[in-house]
Amino acid sequence: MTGLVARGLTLSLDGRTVLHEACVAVAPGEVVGVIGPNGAGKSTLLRVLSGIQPADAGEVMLEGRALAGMTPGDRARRLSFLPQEGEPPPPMRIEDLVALGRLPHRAARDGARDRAAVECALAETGLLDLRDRPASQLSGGERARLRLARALAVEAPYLLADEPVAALDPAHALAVMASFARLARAGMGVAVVLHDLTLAGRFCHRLVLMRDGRVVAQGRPAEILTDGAMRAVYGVTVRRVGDAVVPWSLTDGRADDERTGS
Ligand SMILES: Nc1ncnc2c1ncn2[C@@H]1O[C@H](COP(=O)(O)OP(=O)(O)OP(=O)(O)O)[C@@H](O)[C@H]1O
Repeated sequence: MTGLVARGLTLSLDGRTVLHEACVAVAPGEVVGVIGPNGAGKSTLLRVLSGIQPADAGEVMLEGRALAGMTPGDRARRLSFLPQEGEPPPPMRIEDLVALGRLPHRAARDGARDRAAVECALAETGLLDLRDRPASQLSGGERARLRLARALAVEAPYLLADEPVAALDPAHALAVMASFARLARAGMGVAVVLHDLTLAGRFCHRLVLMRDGRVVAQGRPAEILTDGAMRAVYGVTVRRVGDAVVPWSLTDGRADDERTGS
């Protein structure tokens, strides 16, 4: 079977069940958005899909092979994982840090391909002009783009990105989401955790909606980003502005606009 396919993922941490029989799939050529409230289990799901965190039950298959049976190197070449948080970067040049994304390919070293992959990753994340700067001097959003660039430099056929745009300004957030859409058109499978429902609705082919460790719905954005589902899962009402879905107020009224009373 093609794609990244997970069935029945269940995991307890510290005596609490944080994933309950989660089933998800990411096909080549699609961007799958993983959404849901804080603590819903999105990061945990991505960690299990990446193979970093073993599940207590269930399986993850990558193009028909059990992820658990792959060597770490094999996995790293096929699946690039961008965790939600990273260590503060060392005082190395940005370009050199991005080049570390090529480490999984070191056995089949190809200097030209490595340089092209790094160049492409720097371009996709808007870091070309900053390539010679020490990474330790970067702002929060620039660091987030650096971490994404390193994940993209792997050129794995699947990318799992946990909140890659949370720290980005609107222009860079749009650029990163457009990159994901472009990479998917070129055949990559992308799973991306997002809190921005507008970006999720606009750039994802499918959405996986989580709550309390469960996948409560999955489907096309128009099927998932409904007022009823957003009320039930997030406790917010939404408004549609053109094609965009915008969280508007808390269902209990606490976020009514104090300037206008609406
Ligand atoms: N090591 C751990 N031990 C115990 N509980 C944990 C551990 N790691 C995560 N959890 C719990 O698992 C649940 C899911 O956490 P997770 O980080 O996957 O949520 P999330 O949906 O990514 O949230 P957020 O949107 O806040 O990033 C949370 O209730 C969290 O407190």
